[in-house]
Amino acid sequence: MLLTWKPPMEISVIWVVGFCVLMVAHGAQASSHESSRNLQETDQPYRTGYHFQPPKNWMNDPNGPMYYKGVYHLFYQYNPYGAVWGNIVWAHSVSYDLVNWVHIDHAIYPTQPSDINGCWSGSTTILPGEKPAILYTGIDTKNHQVQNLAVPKNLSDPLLREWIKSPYNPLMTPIDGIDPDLYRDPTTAWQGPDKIWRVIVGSQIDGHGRAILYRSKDFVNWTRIDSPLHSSGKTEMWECPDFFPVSTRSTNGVDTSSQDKYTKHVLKASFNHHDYYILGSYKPANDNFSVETNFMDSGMDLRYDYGKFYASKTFFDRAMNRRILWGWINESDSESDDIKKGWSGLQSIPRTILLSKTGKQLVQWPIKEIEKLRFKNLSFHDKKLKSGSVLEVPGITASQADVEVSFELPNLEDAEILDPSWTDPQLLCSQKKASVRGKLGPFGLLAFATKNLTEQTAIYFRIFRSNHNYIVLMCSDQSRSSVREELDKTTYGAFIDMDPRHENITLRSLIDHSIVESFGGEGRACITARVYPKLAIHEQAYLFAFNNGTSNVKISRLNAWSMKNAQIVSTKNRRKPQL
Ligand SMILES: OC[C@H]1O[C@@](CO)(OC[C@@]2(OC[C@@]3(O[C@H]4O[C@H](CO)[C@@H](O)[C@H](O)[C@H]4O)O[C@H](CO)[C@@H](O)[C@@H]3O)O[C@H](CO)[C@@H](O)[C@@H]2O)[C@@H](O)[C@@H]1O
Repeated sequence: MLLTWKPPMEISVIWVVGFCVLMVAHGAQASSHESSRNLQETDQPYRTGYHFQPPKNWMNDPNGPMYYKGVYHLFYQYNPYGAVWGNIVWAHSVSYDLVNWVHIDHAIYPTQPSDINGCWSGSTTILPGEKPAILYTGIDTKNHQVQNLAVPKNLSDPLLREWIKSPYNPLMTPIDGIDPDLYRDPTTAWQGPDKIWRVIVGSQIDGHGRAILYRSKDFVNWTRIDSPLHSSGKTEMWECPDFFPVSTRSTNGVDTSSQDKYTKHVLKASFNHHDYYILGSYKPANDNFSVETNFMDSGMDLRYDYGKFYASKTFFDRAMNRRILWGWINESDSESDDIKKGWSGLQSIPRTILLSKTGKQLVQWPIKEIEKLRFKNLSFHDKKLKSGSVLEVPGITASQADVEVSFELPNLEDAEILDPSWTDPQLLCSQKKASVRGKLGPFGLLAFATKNLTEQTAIYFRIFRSNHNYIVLMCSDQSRSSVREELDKTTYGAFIDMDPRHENITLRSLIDHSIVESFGGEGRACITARVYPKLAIHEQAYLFAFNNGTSNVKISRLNAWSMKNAQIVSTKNRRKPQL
């Protein structure tokens, strides 16, 4: 039973002792008193077990993730005083493995005229000689957005607990036509072969989303370049841009300053509540970014996630040669629900991100470290999922689970014809919800389901035929996720770039009390949903596979695991900045 389940003694002890040794060695004390898990009681059915959360209060964007001297760092936008947005500081947590975390003192909080009204999003850059530097947006005395620098006080502290702000702050200001309300979120900087640093800042100028480009020789004096790195007339304010290379020939990640004939560049911008990206080729000599497609310009609407996922940020993990993506997953309940819960906001499970084999899009997959939380496996293969059937996946904690399933389609010719007007996958999913019978599909998983299916969150596929091609639609239908009425239950959808004639259709779902992160087609389409079941909580939650199409499908294999709690603890007497 999940409520009483505790991780095996040896795992908690090894991890907490390991981290305490590190913390004590560096003059800090860990305490589980403030453990976020203490809140996971019957009145807190939506608190997660293995997603990153502070013990309480509001959290939004992930900031400045990095790896330094054997320790992963995550900073995040945080309100120390409540469960709604405001009083924003950079909270700071550290980890050995990106799964188990210790919350330590806030890294950056308002102290200077250049950030006295808030320390907003930004990024870290590792400067030569292993010296991390943070560029972040400060809200100054006039409530203008400006860009500031902070560096660690003590580089020999792997926890980097104290940060000193540059006396030269602000380093970049909203002049020459920049709107001081639309100028924020500096990226990780990158160095060209000429040793000059570049950074972009998100903005909107003349109604167009824009990445303002700056250059610097010393990371302190920054010059604005007349031409932006990129801008787009079909978008408005770009929040939290990210710009990084991906390899065209390897699954390894690439350092942000690297670039050669085997790399493409990704530009991500956050707008319209989603994280969109485009691919292109970047030449540092003239800072030219020539794009393959533009934002909102073609049928190719490339997004990191087609559900809830915003203000994301990547970093290059040198230790494991991979690029990792974090994203903020906000709530779908009301502000008054958040105040009652005492918290708001999750971070996604960190995902590795790389270019797909076709080179046309990115693919994402949960970091492999998360698999160490798996226990109690249920596995079967080659099971017919008859038309109209529902099959329980028994024996696991269905409210805190990791499921991988692969579907084989013996009767592809049964696929419905795709109407050419069906170009919007989200609209199509909301018209063809899980309860709407089709031919090949809907088939997939029912998460957070009550035994009688009154409550259910359906993650499923439908297959269509268009001329001689097959189209795979992936949906996440929250319309029956809770008998509570006052929730946002939007249905999400994405097309997956795959040919079901040549490969099975796979789905992996990470289920954690109020979140389902789903990866379709080996990570080619991701959909994250927040749900708040009233009945399907803790041991009353069940997991099913289902097929509501008229054609049979086969589960070629299914693997499901219960997931242990991650150890997420706080240091004793975490300092609360005086505002
Ligand atoms: O913390 C500041 C940093 O966060 C970013 C990106 O997330 O700016 C967020 C912003 O608004 C926060 C706010 O919500 C509004 O914006 C969200 C995301 O853009 C929307 O999803 C939401 O619907 C909007 O209401 O969050 C609170 C509750 O949702 C609400 O009170 C806030 O307005 O912060 C700015 C100040 O509010 C606003 O201009 C931004 O949109 C990043 O850009 C900042 O560095």
